[in-house]
Parts: sequence; structure tokens; C-alpha cells
Amino acid sequence: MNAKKAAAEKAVEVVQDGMIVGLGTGSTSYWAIERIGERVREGLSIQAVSSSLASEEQAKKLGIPLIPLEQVKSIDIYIDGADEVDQGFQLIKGGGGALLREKILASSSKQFIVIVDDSKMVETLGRFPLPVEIVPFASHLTVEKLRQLDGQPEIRMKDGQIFISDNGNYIVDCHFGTIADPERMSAEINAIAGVVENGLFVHMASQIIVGHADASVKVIHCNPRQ
Ligand SMILES: O=C[C@H](O)[C@H](O)[C@H](O)COP(=O)(O)O
Repeated sequence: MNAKKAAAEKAVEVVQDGMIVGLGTGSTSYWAIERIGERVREGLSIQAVSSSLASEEQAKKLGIPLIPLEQVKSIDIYIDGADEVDQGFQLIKGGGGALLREKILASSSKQFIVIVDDSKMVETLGRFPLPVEIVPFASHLTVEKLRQLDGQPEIRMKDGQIFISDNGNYIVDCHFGTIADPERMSAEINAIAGVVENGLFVHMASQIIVGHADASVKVIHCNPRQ
């Protein structure tokens, strides 16, 4: 079993009947959604909300009942991957471009369970370029502001075209180097007009589940408010 699948399946063990479950995005969340689908077929009764069109598609194919977000006041559990997790359990997310919807769901969830393979665990954030979602209007001006913050920004491309997020925005990948103070950096980036959200998830994770190649998992409980 691969490490991502092991972490994902461990997380899905805590899903119970009656819960509203947030579905993450990416190759690790894929396995969580697959497992939720299996459990639904075995009789688990939940309702789900999705952080991306891709995960929504997957959930529909598996017969996972989806509920419109407008009908949801809070989410019981949100399970999603990450691109990096530091020693203080702060995260970089958005490698797949879904960071805005992911942050909205994670911040409205009673529990946010992060599922990663052990390659994602780092001492300090920043080796993975930080994704920042910006509105297309005057994007060059917003990119220039990110450059002034020393972000070495690059607008994300896909198949020779600008990558467009599910919200119709651009993603700018920023190379800040070591991010010593993620909270401060997140505030500085979000203060730029034109920035919608950035991929730093600070004080949000309630649990990190780390999967290893031998299918063993480590569960780390964190206090999101610390
Ligand atoms: O936008 C994508 C998400 O933040 C993903 O959860 C993150 O990029 C990790 O993806 P993966 O599980 O594919 O490594």
C-alpha cells in the first residue's frame, strides 16, 4: 500500500454516521474519497461538501451524497492533503490550485485532518513554492507586489496556458525561500490588493496523519489555536 493511501484510510476511520464531511483535493485526498465511497456503499450515512470540481466529480461517481454548501453551517470533519507540514504543524497547500476553497472549508470545520506521506514533513516551510491565488484583473500589478516581498513570483501555467482556478482566478507560485514566520507572511501577502488568498494554513490543523511506505501511519494531535 502506498504511504498516501495509508494516511488517507486511517483518517477515514473517524468518519461516522450523520457527519458532514469536507472532501479535500489532490492525490492523497483521492484515496480518502475512494475509502469514503467504499464506506458509503457499506452503509455509512454522511453528507459531503467538496473543495474542488475534481473531487466533486470523484464523489459523484462513487455515490457519495453531496450537499450544497449554502445548506451547511459547519463541517464536522475536513480531510485533505498538504504540500508541506512544518514542525509547528503549519502547512503549505495549493499545489493543485484548490487553496481558496480548501481554506474556506478547513476554517469552517470542527476538525481538520491533514493526510500526508512522510516526504511532506519539513523542519521549516518554503522549499515548496507558495501558491497565491490572485484575481486576473491587473494581475501584473499584483505580481509586482509579490515580487517586492521577495517572492520571485511565477504565474502558474498549464499546457501552455495560464492555469485558471475553480474560482476563475490565477495562481502565482512564489519562491520565498525559508518561511520563518508563516503567520506574518500570510498576513503580508493577504494585505496586497488583488490577492484572494495564499496557501499558508496557519494554526488550522487538528491532526496530522503521516503515512510511510511500509503502510504504517503516525497520528499527531495538534492544538490548532497554539
Ligand atoms: O491544491 C491542492 C491541495 O492543496 C493539495 O491538498 C496539496 O497540493 C497536496 O496534494 P497531493 O496530495 O497531491 O500531494
